Amino acid sequence: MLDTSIIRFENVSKSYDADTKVLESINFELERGKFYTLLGPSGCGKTTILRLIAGFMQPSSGNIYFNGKLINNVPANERQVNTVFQDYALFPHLNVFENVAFGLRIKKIGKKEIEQKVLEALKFVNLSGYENREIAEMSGGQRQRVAIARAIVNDPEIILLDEPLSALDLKLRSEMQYELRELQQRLGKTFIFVTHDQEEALAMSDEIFVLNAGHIEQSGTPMDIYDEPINRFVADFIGESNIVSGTMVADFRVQIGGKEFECVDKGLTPNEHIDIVIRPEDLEITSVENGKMKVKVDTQLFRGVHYELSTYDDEGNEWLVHSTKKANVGEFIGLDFDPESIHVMRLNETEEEFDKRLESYGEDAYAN
Ligand SMILES: Nc1ncnc2c1ncn2[C@@H]1O[C@H](COP(=O)(O)OP(=O)(O)OP(=O)(O)O)[C@@H](O)[C@H]1O
Repeated sequence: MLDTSIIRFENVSKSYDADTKVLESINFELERGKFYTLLGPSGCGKTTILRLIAGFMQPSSGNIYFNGKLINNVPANERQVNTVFQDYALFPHLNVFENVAFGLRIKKIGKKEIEQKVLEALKFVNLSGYENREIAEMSGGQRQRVAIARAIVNDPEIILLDEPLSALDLKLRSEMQYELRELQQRLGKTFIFVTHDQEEALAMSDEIFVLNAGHIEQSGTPMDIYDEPINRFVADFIGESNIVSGTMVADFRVQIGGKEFECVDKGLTPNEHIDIVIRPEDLEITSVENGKMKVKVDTQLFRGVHYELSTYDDEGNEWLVHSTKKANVGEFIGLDFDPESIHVMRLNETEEEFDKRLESYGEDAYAN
């Protein structure tokens, strides 16, 4: 166990009824003071993990440790954890001050101390002066901050956030992303954030856990996961990707369709079937003669920073391209890419095997 470990899941499984396992043998260790994100499609078990950490329910099997101590049977109110819910769960009949003070009043803390703590928490979320406002008079973003103030006023070690930004419009949402991240850094607390929005996860997290149907597909820094997805599911879920089937011909050689390309991967079985991902921004538009691949432009959209082209090769594979260069719909163009831009994904590789394989390549392989 790490000295800095705050939460550890050991083979944690959870079933709500006899037939279905919602979580299947989850193992992870979270470090104190970091921003973690649980990312995955609806129903993959993100909220269930939060509920287990909060103590709203117990695992069906396995163990949960907090600061090294087993907490399976510790009730929610005795855990150093507070939750910010998706709908904020604020009390509409209480003003801002009383919403934030609520938990402290239950704990029977003295009046003076409550006032000091509430004002401090509101200052932290930039809501000083709003104490007497009714919740109905607060905007979506302000309600969000009241909910956060209510969570931090108890000085918990961990703050759980269950899709807290999903009710906000796009602009406010990205403002709140910055705010939340900045707040987490100022507080220095462990945040565990749930979302199904990959951009949000990439922008905010120290570490992301990508979940699928009750298990962890991959964990790592946003860059690790974006640059080196372990499999099709992760590659597809995190960002737009070109994912195709291919063959590992030999070390540093892959075959896609009938063509061979240089790559940086090695140590696989010759002729092993693999999946390959190339990110759209790693494909460069060039002339047909200079390209490694010849494709026909099917559609082109201007996306502000870049053009998004949908193109097809002779085999019928679609290649999405993000480029500041423009092409013409219907024309043949060449696509160029570096060997490092080809990411080889073995079928059914475990995360441990995958990490070992990448480590064996050394730093230089991905120094682009
Ligand atoms: N109290 C419950 N009783 C029975 N099944 C439940 C209960 N809560 C959740 N489930 C089921 O467990 C699975 C995981 O649910 P969970 O809420 O953890 O997923 P999620 O990833 O948070 O989804 P979402 O993004 O939609 O909130 C789902 O199939 C859900 O229907």
